[in-house]
Amino acid sequence: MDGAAATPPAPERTSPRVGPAAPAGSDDDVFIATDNPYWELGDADTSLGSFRAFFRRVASALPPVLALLRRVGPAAVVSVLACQLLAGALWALTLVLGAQLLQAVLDAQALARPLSQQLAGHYGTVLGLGAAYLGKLALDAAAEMLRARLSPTLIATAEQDFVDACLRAPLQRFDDPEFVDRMHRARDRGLHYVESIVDQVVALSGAGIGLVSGGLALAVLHPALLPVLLLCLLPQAWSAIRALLCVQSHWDQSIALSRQGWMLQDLASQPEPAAELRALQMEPLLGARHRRVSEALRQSLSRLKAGIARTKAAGAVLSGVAQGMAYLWLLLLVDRGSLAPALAGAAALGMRTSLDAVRQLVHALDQMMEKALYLDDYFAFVRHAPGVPGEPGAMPTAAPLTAPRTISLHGVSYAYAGAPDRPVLQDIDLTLHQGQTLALVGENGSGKSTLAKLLAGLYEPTRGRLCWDGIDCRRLDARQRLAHTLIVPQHPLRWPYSAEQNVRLGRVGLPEDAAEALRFRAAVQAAQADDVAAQLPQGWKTRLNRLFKGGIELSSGQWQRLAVARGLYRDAALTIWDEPTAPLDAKAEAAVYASLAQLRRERTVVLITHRLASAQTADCIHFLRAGRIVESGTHAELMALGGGYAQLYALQARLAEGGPPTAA
Ligand SMILES: Nc1ncnc2c1ncn2[C@@H]1O[C@H](COP(=O)(O)OP(=O)(O)OP(=O)(O)O)[C@@H](O)[C@H]1O
Repeated sequence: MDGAAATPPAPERTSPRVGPAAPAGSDDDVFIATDNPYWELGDADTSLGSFRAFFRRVASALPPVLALLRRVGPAAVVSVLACQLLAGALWALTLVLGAQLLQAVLDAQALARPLSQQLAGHYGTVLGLGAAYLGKLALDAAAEMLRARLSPTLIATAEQDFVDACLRAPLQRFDDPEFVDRMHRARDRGLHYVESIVDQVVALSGAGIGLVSGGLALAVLHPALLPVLLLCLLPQAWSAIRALLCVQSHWDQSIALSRQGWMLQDLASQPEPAAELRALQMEPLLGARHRRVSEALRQSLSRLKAGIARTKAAGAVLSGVAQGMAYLWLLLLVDRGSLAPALAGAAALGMRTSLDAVRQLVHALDQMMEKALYLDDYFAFVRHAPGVPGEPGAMPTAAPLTAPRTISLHGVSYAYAGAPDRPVLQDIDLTLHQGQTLALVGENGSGKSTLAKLLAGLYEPTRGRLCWDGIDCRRLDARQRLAHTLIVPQHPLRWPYSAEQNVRLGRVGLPEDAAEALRFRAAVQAAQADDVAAQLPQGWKTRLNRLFKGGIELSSGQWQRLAVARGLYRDAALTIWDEPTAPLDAKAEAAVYASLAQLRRERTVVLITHRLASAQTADCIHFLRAGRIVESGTHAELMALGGGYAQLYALQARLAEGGPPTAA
């Protein structure tokens, strides 16, 4: 129990909170008054409750552990077990031969014969004893070496399985807080504990085999010694498991508070919130909240430690009593003449080593049980990781998928995974022909970006159909569809690589030839990203990640120029631009729109913008409100309609001319 009690693992389960709640109306409310905050997520049914539920969970974690071990090195695992089994058998033999030899020595003393004379008939036993003991040592060393070789392979395999599982997950799973929580638990706790699986399994089997071999030796010496051994085992096992249940129960109750602590530590230590936090003068508030959370956790942990100390003390007393009784029993057997003194000596040694094995076994079981709870998080995530989107029912693609001539949406609705009852797009019908430009405009939150992601194939409609050339996209290969698509999202990823890689990642795998170099140059010039590179210390080779020495941070507009260049470099039949110029200065914006105008002649373009003047030349403009398309047509048609689009356009025009910023 030492490990669990000394350094209890950070928990991942949810249950009632402990600790003081913030007084209603206090400044602290800002940190806790949210519906379903992330620290309250988790499986409600994972509460251990009873010994039975606890063992059931441990038992369910074992098969995947063994399956992983079989995958990474079945021969090594079998070899370790074989070494341990043989070492255990040799240890039992050592005890029995030792007892025989001791008997010979005692007999020699009793008969007053020289020891050499008495041992003359036991040379075989002496040699056997030496060989058995050396053999055991050699096998222990071999098992240890095999274990050391197995561990790194296991860690690498487990990490790869985790990354593969994450990469396989369709985008919509990342909108489901439960999924994200499970993924983080698998990474932060499960993966961490996978590292120790080999140690635990080897320790467990080693201790188990040690106990069995000690028990066998005792049984050979005198069968009545076995129940005595069992008597010594029980108090230790009881106290260890009880202490472990205390640890788990503590974490069950303090998880919400622990997560609040982590969240506050993140806010205080991450670079992103640092500026705004200081600008809003929130440091004292944050510090005070963290102090309260820490204090509540400290109190809870103190109670836990005291409880564990009491349980361990009770276990130690009971175990001491049991051991005392065991040795008394041994003396009684000798006194009654049921056990020769030499055998009693060997039995005492056997009992000692068996008790050591029990201690090791309980410790290994304890570690295993403690970790099983977190390993379960890991294995459940990796095992149930979803497949590639569009895979079920995907058409056998004998021929590669060609670029679509028509993209159509029929009664499409979409609800995010985290809020399935709240569709953010409803009954969308639209058709987009090859070479057309379609603009999506509307107020904040009206669903433009979501619709763009559906068009790009990143999300599948929750209702209705999205078709390419009349074929329901669910029947098409998702990866092939994405190969014909480019989306420059509203908040593009700032890849922590070099400036050049930030552009070239737009289309990986292109041959490094003159055509590719031309493509790169054209993209970076059109996005005015070459200006960005020119200001960097190592030009295009400059690493854009402050976490590494020599790494550089860019401004939002500079990052955006790289993102636009990446989009232009990718080039695709369907190009989707989600507010591509929002953080750009006027010069860069003009350059980007000139490039888009060029693209419009050759590609199908979807443009999302709040700057309605930029949407004027689109073949069709869809005006969205609250997840529905409420107006559609050309700029002239929508202006003639005099609806929401016309009003917004008039307002923007008035602002541009320096008019009063009143709503239209
Ligand atoms: N990952 C998400 N999970 C749950 N809801 C989301 C998610 N992303 C967006 N939403 C919700 O979907 C609705 C539409 O969001 P979307 O980003 O598509 O709007 P938008 O029109 O692009 O807004 P903006 O003009 O502000 O960029 C919003 O109500 C938003 O709260």
